[in-house]
Amino acid sequence: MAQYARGSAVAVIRLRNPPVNALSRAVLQALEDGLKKADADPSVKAVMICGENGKFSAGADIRGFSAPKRLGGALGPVVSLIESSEKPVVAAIEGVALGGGLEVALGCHYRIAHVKARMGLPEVTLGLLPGAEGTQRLPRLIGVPAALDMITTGKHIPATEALKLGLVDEIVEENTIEAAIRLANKVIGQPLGPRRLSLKPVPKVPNMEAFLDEALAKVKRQARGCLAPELCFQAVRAATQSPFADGVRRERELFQVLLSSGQAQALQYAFFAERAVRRWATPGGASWSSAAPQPVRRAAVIGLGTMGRGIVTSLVKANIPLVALEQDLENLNKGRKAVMFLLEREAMKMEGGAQVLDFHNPARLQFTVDFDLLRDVDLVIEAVFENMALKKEIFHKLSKICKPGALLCTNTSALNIDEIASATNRPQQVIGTHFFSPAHVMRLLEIIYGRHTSPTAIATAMQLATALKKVGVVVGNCFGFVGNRMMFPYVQQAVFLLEEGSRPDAVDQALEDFGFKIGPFRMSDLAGLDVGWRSRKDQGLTGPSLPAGTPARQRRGQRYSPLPDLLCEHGRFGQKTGKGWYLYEKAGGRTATPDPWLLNFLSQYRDTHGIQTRFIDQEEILERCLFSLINEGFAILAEGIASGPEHLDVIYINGYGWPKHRGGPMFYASTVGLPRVLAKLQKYSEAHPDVPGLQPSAFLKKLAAVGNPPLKEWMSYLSQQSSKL
Ligand SMILES: CCCCCCC/C=C/C(=O)SCCNC(=O)CCNC(=O)[C@H](O)C(C)(C)COP(=O)(O)OP(=O)(O)OC[C@H]1O[C@@H](n2cnc3c(N)ncnc32)[C@H](O)[C@@H]1OP(=O)(O)O
Repeated sequence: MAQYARGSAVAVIRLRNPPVNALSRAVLQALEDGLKKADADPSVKAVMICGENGKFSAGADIRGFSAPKRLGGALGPVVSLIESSEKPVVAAIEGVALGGGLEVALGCHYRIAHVKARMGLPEVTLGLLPGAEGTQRLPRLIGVPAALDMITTGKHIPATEALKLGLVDEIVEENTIEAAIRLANKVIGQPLGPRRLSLKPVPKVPNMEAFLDEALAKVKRQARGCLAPELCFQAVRAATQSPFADGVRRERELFQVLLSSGQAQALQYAFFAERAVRRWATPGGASWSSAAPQPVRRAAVIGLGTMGRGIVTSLVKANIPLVALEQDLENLNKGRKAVMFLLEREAMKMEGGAQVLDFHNPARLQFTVDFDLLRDVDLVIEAVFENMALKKEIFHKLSKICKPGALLCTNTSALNIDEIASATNRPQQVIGTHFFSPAHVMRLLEIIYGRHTSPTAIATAMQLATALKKVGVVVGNCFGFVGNRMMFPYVQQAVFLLEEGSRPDAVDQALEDFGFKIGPFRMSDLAGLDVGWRSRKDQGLTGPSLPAGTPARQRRGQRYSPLPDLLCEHGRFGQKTGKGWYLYEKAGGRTATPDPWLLNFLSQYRDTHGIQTRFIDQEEILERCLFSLINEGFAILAEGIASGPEHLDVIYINGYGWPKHRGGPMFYASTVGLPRVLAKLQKYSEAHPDVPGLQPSAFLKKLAAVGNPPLKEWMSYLSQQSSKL
């Protein structure tokens, strides 16, 4: 709703739709009614629009885009109505003015913002464009380069920047509403023509066409298959080429194209999925609604390797005082130097820089080799390398040293949380926190509860994720947890495809064309092939513990490819050694080129094992890699390791480079249709009966059999009928 009130000469229209004053049909109707009332009342000389509870508006109600009677069409006309008012209209922007909210403000004749307010047109991140005339008004107000940047990236800008750009007329530190009313009183009677953005020309840029061509090339490069950025660009370009009314028509056409694209649905699903995973629950009945986190006033990180350095940086950025511990002085000094380098770099990106981060202050960041300094910390994150014996030794020590309430977190990508917890006297306070590299950049934090982990521990880890500005996703304990467990069959298929005749660059290209930031072989070279090799040796799959006589391409009765092991035996660990699945310009180089040595090696390998080389098309590459990953996802859901498909999708989007405009693997499966996914898996598993990852999971079969229900209903089939699976 919007509340209309009349003060002296200024009528106040307050947008009201908690929590963020989203512009629903009802709000828009009330806004329109308020404007008409003000217009008809001769004692009203000006209007002020603001939002309830210190927030202007977060824009159109996103849920309305999928409603049968779609919201949206009504917004543009309301913005026009505001602009055409014969009485000055002032927007008082507090909190956020985003999307349609900012478009409403752009319809106003004056905009005044609180210094802490943020503004933006983030529609592009939802697969849309600012379809309420925003693509036509914003360039007229702040110029084409700045408008293009805001509209094609969707970034939120602070009020101070908005003032510099001319997006707002004034910023205030005190009461925005009172300041806006003062401004409204002041401008009564002044001509409104110059304040109507639709009447202004688009400011000229020298050599506009060349500028636009370059901007388009940049937008396309960054979009990687996502439609919205390019259509946003086209709408802004229309503003530079056509009168306002024609530009608005073009904007509407482009908006409709996006609205009906599957990408908008996927991105909006991703928006809500990210929020849904905050409401975590475990099969044991613990949940976000009843568990309270404990405060973390001081933390510790153990191990200053690649992961530890990123985690320390992340904690410093979150303003959490901490102790960073290494096993000896040599490693400590190496780690300290690397952390300082990361922090200096982060500080340069921030307003206030090193002073704000305060990392030279030992009270905030202390480096040590002394375990005793961990006595009074509230939370420890162990980030040593993946070795169960070492981790258990550390946790045993921690349970003796740390104060009773301290939360003990292990940064592991696959190891058993219960086994690590068994080394302590407080398994209820042990939890997995799987960070992704680089830990100060990547948004995902997989939070793994063990058999004994308490609800308080989970709530505290989730609170930590929020403090670190990460997306925490709570999952159960199994080998590889959710992310890596789904990744295993995907990578396995990629390697099998090489055995059968494909090439690393062909597989990578197919998956990068699908939208992945990086294909599996480039990723493996980046991460280092030795990491998986070590783990396979620990599992007895390769190396000296492999029993004599084990068939080269079989382990435990299943198909196995020794290709990655063979590459490691040749010293090809990826980028760090200058060669892996690709060749690099030097050790540590980043430019991957196909390596004739590898292609020759593959061909000899196929000859040795009597494998007939065949051509493998893009469709098979995608289906085998993606559907096997999705299939594992269904098994994970059936086992209760994750409480819904949204969890899997949020993990894949934020930790594994899955293209957000495809909504995550489980959402993608729902768009392909589960019967089709099932049929393909059945086909491939018949061709490769010794590959369990291709055998359709019982849950997938069940969902296909009950008629391919929508994703949000999947879990209900599990709880009702799991006994029959
Ligand atoms: C020809 C046709 C023309 C049509 C023209 C239409 C053009 C306009 C389009 C739009 O305006 S699209 C919307 C653009 N706005 C956004 O993308 C903003 C999205 N929201 C956010 O970024 C954040 O929510 C926030 C506003 C920065 C607040 O963040 P915070 O972390 O404080 O809270 P959240 O947990 O994110 O949100 C709280 C709660 O509110 C829900 N919500 C937020 N924004 C919207 C929205 N625009 N519509 C509906 N619901 C919204 C959010 O989902 C949370 O609720 P739960 O999911 O937890 O229940």
